[in-house]
Formats: sequence, C-alpha cells, structure tokens
Amino acid sequence: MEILSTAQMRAIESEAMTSGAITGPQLMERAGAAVAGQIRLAWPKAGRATVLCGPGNNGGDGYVIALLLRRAGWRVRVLGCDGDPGPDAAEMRRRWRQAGPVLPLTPQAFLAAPPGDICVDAVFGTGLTRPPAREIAQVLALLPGEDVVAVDCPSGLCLDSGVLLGRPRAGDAGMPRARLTVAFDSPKPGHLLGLGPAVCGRLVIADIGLGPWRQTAARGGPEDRPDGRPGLVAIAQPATAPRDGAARSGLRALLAKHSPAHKFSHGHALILAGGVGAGGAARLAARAALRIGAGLVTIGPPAEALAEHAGPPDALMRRAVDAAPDLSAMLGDARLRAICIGPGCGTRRAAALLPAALGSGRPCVLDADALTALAADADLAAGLHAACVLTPHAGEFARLFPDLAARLDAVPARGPAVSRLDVAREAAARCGAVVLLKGPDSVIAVPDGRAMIHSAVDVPWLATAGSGDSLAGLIAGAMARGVAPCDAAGLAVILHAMAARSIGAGLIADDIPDRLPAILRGIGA
Ligand SMILES: NC(=O)C1=CN([C@@H]2O[C@H](COP(=O)(O)OP(=O)(O)OC[C@H]3O[C@@H](n4cnc5c(N)ncnc54)[C@H](OP(=O)(O)O)[C@@H]3O)[C@@H](O)[C@H]2O)[C@@H](O)CC1
Ligand SMILES: [K+]
Repeated sequence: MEILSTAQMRAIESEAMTSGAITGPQLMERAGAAVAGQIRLAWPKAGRATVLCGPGNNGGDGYVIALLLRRAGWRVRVLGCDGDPGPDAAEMRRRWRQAGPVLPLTPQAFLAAPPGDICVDAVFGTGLTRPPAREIAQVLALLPGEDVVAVDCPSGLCLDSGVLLGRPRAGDAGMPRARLTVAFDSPKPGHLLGLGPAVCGRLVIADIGLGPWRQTAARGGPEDRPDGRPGLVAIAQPATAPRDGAARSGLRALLAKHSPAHKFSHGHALILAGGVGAGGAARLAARAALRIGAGLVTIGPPAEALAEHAGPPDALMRRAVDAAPDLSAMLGDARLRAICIGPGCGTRRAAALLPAALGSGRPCVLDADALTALAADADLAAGLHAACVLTPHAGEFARLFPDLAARLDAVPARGPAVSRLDVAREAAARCGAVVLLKGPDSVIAVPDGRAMIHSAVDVPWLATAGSGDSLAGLIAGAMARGVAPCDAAGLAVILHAMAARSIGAGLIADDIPDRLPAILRGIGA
C-alpha cells in the first residue's frame, strides 16, 4: 500500500478536480459519507453525536457527516468556526444550517450539553500548520478519547511526521486520542510514525475514488511526483498484513525458491562473530539467516572462540576469521553472497574487518558494533555502497548522524514537522546505503529516495535483547538468496514482526527464528 505525504495528497486531489471528472464538493461528500458509514458500522444504533467542525475542508467533511448522521436518525449537535472555510466547506455548512444550528467552537458551548455517544473531530486534517491554540485547543483537550471519531486524524497531529505540533515528541500526557480514525485514499506518514498509531486508534483508509490520479502521480521517477519525492510503500499495516492477499503474494514472490536447485543457488551468508564469550548475538543472526532460507550459513568467530560455536544448529558451518586477510580470503569465493557484521562483534574487531567486508562489494548488513565503529571513523563510512544495509536504532542513528537526529529532538512548532522518514531518507542519500531506522515505526530508506514504513506498535515484545540480531540475520539471509537489499530489509522487518506477533508476550529473541517455518507456511512460501 502506498503512503502519501500531505503535499502529494493535495496535488492528487487538485489533479482530480482539474480533470473535470470530479468536483470538490463531490470529494467532500464522499469523504463525509465514508466517515458516516464507518460510524454507523461501529455504532449501529443511532445515538447522540457532537460534531466539531474546523476552519477548512476538514470542517467541511464534518458538516457532511453531521447531515448524514442526522438523516440516519442520530441527534446531532454541531460546533463550528466562523469565517470563510473555502467554497466547498461553506456549501456544506450552508446545507447543514438548513437542518440545524452551528454553535460556536468554544469550551463553553461544548460543555453546555453532554457530548453524547460520540464526538466527531473534524477540526484540522492535512492542513494543520501550527499547534491548535486558544479556544480550539481548549475544546480539543475536553474530548473523551474513547468516544472520538477523527476525520483524517485527531486534530493537532501532523500527518507528515506523526508528531503533535507544539509538544515534545515523546510522552503522551494529555494528547488527543481517537477510538477510530477514518482517513482518505491512502495512509499518510503521520498515521504510522511517532505518536500517530497511539492517537489515531483504529485506522480505516476510505477509498474516495482518487485511485486513477494517484496512479498517474505514482508513475515515473521522483521528478514526476507532486512534491518531487518518490512514492512510499507501506510494507505492512500491523493488523492487515497477514490477511492481506496482495501483501502475502508479494512476500511469497520474494521468498520463492526455484527448484531444482543446488544449496549454493540459494546463497551463502557469512555471519561474523565476536570473541570469547560474545558469540550469542551472531549465533542468533546465523540461525535467522538459515531459517529465512539461505542455502548455507557460515559463522565466523576468531579462532580462539570457535569452540563456543560447537553446539546446535548443526546446519551451521563454522570457520575462523581472525583478521581482515582471513575475511578477504573467504570472500574470494564468489558463492559467498552476503555478510552480516556487528552483532556481538566488538567495536575494534568490527572496525578491523569492515574495510575487507565493504571492499568486497558484497551485500552487507551493518548492525550493532559495526555501526559504532562506523560512527567513530569517517574513513570506514567512505566504503559504504548501495548493497549495504545499516540497521541503527534511534541511539545508533544519533551517533551516526548527530545533526539529523538533533532535528528530531526539537519541539515541532510548525507543520510539516521533520519526521523519522525525512531523516532516514537524508541519511541514506548521504551515506549511499540502505538505512533501516529501527523502532516500533521502522523506516527503510534507499539512497534513490524510495522509502518504506513498517509499523509494529502492536508487538512491544520485540524490544528485547537479541531481537535486532535476529533481524540482521534475516536481512543477510535474504540478501544471500539474491533479494535486493531494500526488499530484504522490508521482508525481514515484516517476517520479524509476524513471528513476534504470533509468539506474543513472553517472547525471547531465540524464539523468533524458530517461529519462521510456521510464518512462512502461513503465507504460502
Ligand atoms: N485531500 C483530499 O483528497 C480530500 C480532503 N478532504 C479534507 O480536507 C482536509 C484538508 O483541508 P484543508 O486543506 O482545508 O485543511 P484543514 O486541515 O481543514 O485545515 C484548515 C485550515 O486551518 C488553518 N490552520 C492550520 N493550523 C491551524 C491552527 N493551529 N489554528 C488555526 N487554524 C489553523 C489552515 O489555514 P492557515 O491558517 O494555515 O492559512 C488550514 O487551511 C483533509 O484533512 C480532509 O479532511 C476531503 O474533504 C476531500 C478529499
Ligand atoms: K480531524
């Protein structure tokens, strides 16, 4: 599924209207009808609703919703803004006024009667440019989150970044919340990043007939896009991915093994391991690389630590890699197709081995200690190339790209605010490698500007020791099989989250690789 920035959304909307095939009021009617329809599905018995309408087109949607709910037997109270909301919203407000009054959007008016069964938040959507202030902010603060239906987003959320304008990025004290958010055409980055998933509640993406224009805009390179950026691909929505047929067949295509084949034709991955007593992380990675279907996986600790790796899995091959010349010699075998360096490796060892690993031009996952080594030595970063995948969490990202991370620290005063997507993209362009910025909202960015967002807010158990090691191994295993670096990263985060979801609370990282056969069977791979 494609994710659109708010600028792209506006451009597609105006392209559709310019084409003459659809008018602004028609789009607004469809948007309002989609929300009203979702409300009636979720609350089948007509009740009482308070609809809050803001100063622009989000408010226009609100007037449509108010009218449709009223027609369906609901008792509806509308609070709205004075002033000119633009022609389409003004028309919808006029239509509503024939049915009922528009009370002022003030705390006094809001509190003058009980809010009813639901509150519809149609105050700000994609047009939010600054933090809600004064009376509007006071009304929004009074909304009972559990009964709020948000139009496009809870008002105050920046849909490009997932931050609440004017508030610190972390911490959820007093933040707006909705039980249900109905957004139009495509998810926006802010639905999936940062606080977005927590404040939006259940997210429904409603088709309002803009598909043909979205596809026009999505075709071609970045220069053809309304905001100059290539389209994004939401590689998985937390709840839908396992059931989504198209997503499953996409995963299957990436995972397809061609038979008959020799084990080498499924690729050989090398997982570099650390010294005595530090081998667990690399073994987790190796196990994951085997499970995702690499034909062969070799673990490469220094000779003194080789004996530690004698235990299972027996499918794993072991070979000592003491120093860079040993690694270069191994990489002389062209069948060795991907490298994983970092988990439990030790920073000094990673720094010593990185030039040979990067110089080979092989697909290479850089994780953990390899990222620390990279951050400490700019010369190492010069060796990065497009087949490298860097897998920093927020802390590692801040060490690698301190200036970009600092942009994420500032309290966002204006929209669109800087997002994890923006900084990951900039980091990828700067270092010329794929950057997987890990978190509950992972972003995968490719140097050419393509990017993916993977939201896994529903699997908090993934934040556990060794989880990242297994992810690095999955990426390396997929790349050994010939999957392109950015697809390998995408595939790995999806499978990793699916495995965690199926294990649930109590998960330890060792469980993740061993859950893969069931996950792969489930998607028909
Ligand atoms: N795209 C589509 O396909 C479709 C979109 N539709 C709907 O339109 C919505 C976008 O509408 P929109 O552009 O009018 O913006 P909206 O969010 O209503 O903001 C209103 C105005 O408020 C202002 N403003 C901003 N921040 C402020 C603040 N803190 N305090 C006070 N004022 C503030 C700002 O103007 P400014 O003052 O910055 O000049 C802005 O213009 C979208 O979310 C969806 O619901 C559907 O109807 C049809 C299909
Ligand atoms: K809203």
